Amino acid sequence: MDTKIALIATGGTIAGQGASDTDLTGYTPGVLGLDEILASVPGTKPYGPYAYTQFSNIESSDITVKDWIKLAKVVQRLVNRDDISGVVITHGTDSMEETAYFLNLTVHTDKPVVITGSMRPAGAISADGPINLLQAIQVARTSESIGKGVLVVLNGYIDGARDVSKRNTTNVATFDSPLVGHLGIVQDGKAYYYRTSTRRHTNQSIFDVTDCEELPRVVILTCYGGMDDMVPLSVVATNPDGLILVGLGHGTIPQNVRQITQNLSFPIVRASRTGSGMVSAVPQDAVAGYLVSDTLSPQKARILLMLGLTKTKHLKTLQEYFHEY
Ligand SMILES: NC(=O)C[C@H](N)C(=O)O
Repeated sequence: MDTKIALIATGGTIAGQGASDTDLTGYTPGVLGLDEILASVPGTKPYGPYAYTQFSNIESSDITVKDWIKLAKVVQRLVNRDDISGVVITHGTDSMEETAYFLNLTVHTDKPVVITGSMRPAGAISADGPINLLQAIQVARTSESIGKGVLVVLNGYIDGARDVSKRNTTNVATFDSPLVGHLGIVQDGKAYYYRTSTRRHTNQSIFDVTDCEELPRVVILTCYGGMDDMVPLSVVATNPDGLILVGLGHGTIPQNVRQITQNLSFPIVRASRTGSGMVSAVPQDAVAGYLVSDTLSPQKARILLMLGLTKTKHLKTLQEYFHEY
């Protein structure tokens, strides 16, 4: 049977439009439909025909937990089909790393699932959307991409969903995986891999949102020098299901914040605002009842805790998830 790639459009700058071709920041994201984006990249034609889904057309900072659940279900339905060999999702870059990690943990498949976007709107001078879309399709069509987990493809690089993060506000070379490096490159229409993710994903993940409409409410609180009591008191008063407490350096929590947040009725995971490196357990964590984020960024630790809480409230098991995923 001839198989095809399923294309899913969600919005972002790749579907954005500015008033002129030099407008690189003041444009409107999420304007063009998937058909219009594809029409501007004739090079994608030989890799077709495709299955098309216009999932949404939003700026990715507006994505919600409900959207993630719905998107995971759409992707799962597509990869379950025998005539679909892989999925390519167009997405805004601002929250791309979160969507990628969410799908990495909730879609069960070995088929390539590739997310791409752009830093410059369609029609802008040197727009990067067309080449990124073409290369994402080429990665999804490469057999070596099977079983690699959800992949992010931009600017000629392939990154794994767990470790990738957006590192620059406007530059086209914004995505990188500071701890592990890029997994590979796209060249001459093919994906070349030099690394793989060592953490559980897709087919090895125990997380499943098939029967979920919502997820436990996990919030993020970032600490800073000179933080007063008001912010942590306000956050704790909202009684979340879990908290990612973002500390300084190795996830260090200021004394006053520690006093307000220790041994509460919901799990608290210490993470770091540094952007790279591991937060490992220290003796005071046992006293305060804190878990640690391993090397996950605060925003990805939030996703893992939301999903972890659908399985258990047992702190030891939740901690194990942070060392496994
Ligand atoms: N480059 C982009 O896609 C940024 C845009 N604000 C978005 O994330 O939707």
